Amino acid sequence: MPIDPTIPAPPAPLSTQVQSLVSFLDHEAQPMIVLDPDYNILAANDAYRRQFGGTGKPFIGQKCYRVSHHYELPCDQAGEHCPMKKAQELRGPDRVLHIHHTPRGPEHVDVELRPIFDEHGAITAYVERLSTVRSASARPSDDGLVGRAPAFNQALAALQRVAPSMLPVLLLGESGTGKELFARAVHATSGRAGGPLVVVDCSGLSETLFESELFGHEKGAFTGAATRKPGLVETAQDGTIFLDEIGDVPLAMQVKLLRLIETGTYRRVGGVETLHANFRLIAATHKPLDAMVARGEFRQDLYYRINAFPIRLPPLRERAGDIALLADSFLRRAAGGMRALNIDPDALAELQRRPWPGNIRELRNVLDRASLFADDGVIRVAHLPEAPALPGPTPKTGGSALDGAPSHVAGTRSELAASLGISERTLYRRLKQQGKR
Ligand SMILES: Nc1ncnc2c1ncn2[C@@H]1O[C@H](COP(=O)(O)OP(=O)(O)OP(=O)(O)O)[C@@H](O)[C@H]1O
Repeated sequence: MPIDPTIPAPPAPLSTQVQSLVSFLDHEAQPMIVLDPDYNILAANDAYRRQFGGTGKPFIGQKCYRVSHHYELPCDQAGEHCPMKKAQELRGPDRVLHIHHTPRGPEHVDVELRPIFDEHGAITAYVERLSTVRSASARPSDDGLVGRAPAFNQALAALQRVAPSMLPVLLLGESGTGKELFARAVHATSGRAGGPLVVVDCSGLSETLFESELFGHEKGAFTGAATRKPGLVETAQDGTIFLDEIGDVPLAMQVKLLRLIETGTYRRVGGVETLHANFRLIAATHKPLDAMVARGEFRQDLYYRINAFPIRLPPLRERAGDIALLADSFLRRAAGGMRALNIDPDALAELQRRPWPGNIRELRNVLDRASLFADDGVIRVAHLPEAPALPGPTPKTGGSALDGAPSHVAGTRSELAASLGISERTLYRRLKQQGKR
């Protein structure tokens, strides 16, 4: 009978070695496949068949890059990191975060590949373990982090690596890039997910307030301290503390923070008892801490402590490829399950052109507003606020932009915050400081 080239050849019989490997892997809870050095999937365990095998298409005997990526070429030739290539070079395991096609649509998958050697030291097969990443979505989602652009994936891969450890994490990124959402995802992916996550906004706190908020105070410690109050460090016991805007911590408090991190102990204000803290630290800032250290505005020793694992969150302009995905997600959220909202291609193109100094928060606010005008459920260019006349530098949280802003900018506080590229929290605080609220 003539051979039909479109039908893949039946898989070759497995070697005894691979066969025993497969029966071993069948009892593993995590999805795993066995590959030959030529990218062919030789076998898959039960968990893989359950999670990834539901498309109805055969995968045994197929190339891994075709099944997982719908590519015609191995990942490294398609401009991606190929763990097989790397494992071959290293003669050891390699791990990478990829977006895979799955029966549920695109998903972030943490892929770990281990080479199997024969008695002569040659690689005969690879075992690939796949874990679906739950901290972010590669398709429109009703909540949490969404994204699939390379710059976002890089930050997500770092999150996946560090979350299970106890290392402090430093999130660096402009306002509205998702630092708080990332901090929540680190906590939720860590072994402390069952414990509390305590968010501390460092920017609004004076020195004395910072200390009593963080460490708590004894009864009578100062005027107004009518009762003993536990501090946030105590509230965060067995959980995570997120110090947002750590660059705003006053110098005198930085030394107390350092002592807390180094010794794991602290005292309530007005107290003598030494208390033991147990928390995981996540800090965030939009400020250049290294430059602040050079200027003597931030303690170097504290910087080294918190900077153990920095993650840079990309501004939206570096991940314009995610704008459609983010827009779909926010429109779902704006609709709140009531009616489907869509965006027309011109409006989407317009969103993709804008510079977004307020990043994802600004995009979200623009879409929330536009959704109120979209009577027929379709967002058009006319529903978007006017684009800024000149693409100026990213507005910073300095006083000058804000000084005139409340009287000149119409609209909601969230729109104003977005147009200034600062968080609503920061705006609220600054307006209050200026007596404009
Ligand atoms: N990857 C993302 N996917 C979906 N929503 C996001 C993402 N990143 C941020 N957001 C949304 O954008 C808004 C701003 O995010 P977030 O508050 O985490 O930013 P931030 O960097 O902490 O801002 P700031 O420094 O001003 O406090 C929130 O509404 C958040 O839900």
